[in-house]
Amino acid sequence: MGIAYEDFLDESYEPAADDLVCEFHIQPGQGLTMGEAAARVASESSNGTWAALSPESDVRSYSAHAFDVAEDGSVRVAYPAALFEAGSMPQILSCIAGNIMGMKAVDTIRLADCEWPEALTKGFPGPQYGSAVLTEILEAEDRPALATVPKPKVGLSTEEHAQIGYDAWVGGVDLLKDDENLTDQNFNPFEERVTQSLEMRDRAESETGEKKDYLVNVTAETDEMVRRAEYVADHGGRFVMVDVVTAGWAAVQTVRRRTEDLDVAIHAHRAMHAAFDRLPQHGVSMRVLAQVSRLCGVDHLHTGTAGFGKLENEDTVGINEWLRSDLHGLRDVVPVTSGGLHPGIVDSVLDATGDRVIVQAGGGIHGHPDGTEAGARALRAAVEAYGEGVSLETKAETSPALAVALEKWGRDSPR
Ligand SMILES: O=C(O)[C@H](O)COP(=O)(O)O
Ligand SMILES: [Mg+2]
Repeated sequence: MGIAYEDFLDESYEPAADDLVCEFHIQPGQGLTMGEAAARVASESSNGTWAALSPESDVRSYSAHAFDVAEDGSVRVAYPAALFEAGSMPQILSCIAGNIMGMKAVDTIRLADCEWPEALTKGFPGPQYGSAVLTEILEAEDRPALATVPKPKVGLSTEEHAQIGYDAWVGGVDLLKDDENLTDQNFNPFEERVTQSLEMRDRAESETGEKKDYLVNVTAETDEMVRRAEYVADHGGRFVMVDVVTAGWAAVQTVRRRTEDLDVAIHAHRAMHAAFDRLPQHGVSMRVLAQVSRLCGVDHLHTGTAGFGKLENEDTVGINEWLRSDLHGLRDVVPVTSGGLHPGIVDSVLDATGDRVIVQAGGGIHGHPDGTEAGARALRAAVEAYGEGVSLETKAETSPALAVALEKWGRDSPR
């Protein structure tokens, strides 16, 4: 039974319940119609190629179907369940975001969204805690949790890093976070940083009476990453942080499996996501990267600042809604809003994102004229003002630290 690329276009196709349906936006290559380009996408991403084939057996049950082709460039492609290896994110992505990203039949192609069927979803663990971290590990029932990353992001000694953590915790922040490029460098070795920072955490917890914790960047080669996660758990840490895009999804899956036994949650930093999603017409959307992150089982994920911070963001609000929506019984993911936040824009961000998020600020705390502790107090006051329904200006009348922050940074987004 022959298969040629034309066979992969089927406008009348009705997806089966266990198909993985992907929405692509494509710009056809020169000389191709939308239908021809869409057919080539479905072909190359399932079991066709550039040449017509005549296999001896009938392999069409493994073929994808392109349908809903629109002249504006959108097309949906349905992939049969049999095409996939259950629980292997690399294998799935090699199909739906593999060769097609570079094929000449499309000038540009964007994997915009996926509808994950129950059968495929069940192959993945999803988050171990999800939003339960806010109450089970932290005490942030009725306000956003607050996190901070010491700045400068690299170059601080272990002692300086731990001291900054302590100052931020006692100032009102819940979570200290390593930066995405701080792992195990000579100026601040991993194991010493973990022990010293967790000692400071314990001190800050007993002095404030609040639960505090530390998002430890364990990003490394996979075996080493697992070893570091074990080290964190052995020393009383309750979170690890993974740079999920640079580490890779297979590694994230391995860490997720191990952290199940260790009872630690995973904070996902998305460094390098913009290589996939910044150009709106090409690549893999942040929405899909967020879906992949949830399936692989992270508990927190950076999803941007809804346009108010220093980074370009794609649909933070819609992505956050997806992370909280039902996905065949998997736990939700807590969105982290981060990148250029300071107290003067916290109310605008929370208006957009709602308050079931983690608010994370680096420069917006450590750049405070009176130092880290005052910066943390200012951010905490800003978030509390939001919960109380009072303006930042009114709150600043009783919070000198917030008044200084507003004076310094005003109400505008940084660049
Ligand atoms: O990793 C992060 O989230 C960033 O380092 C945030 O830093 P900033 O608040 O200084 O932009
Ligand atoms: Mg950072």
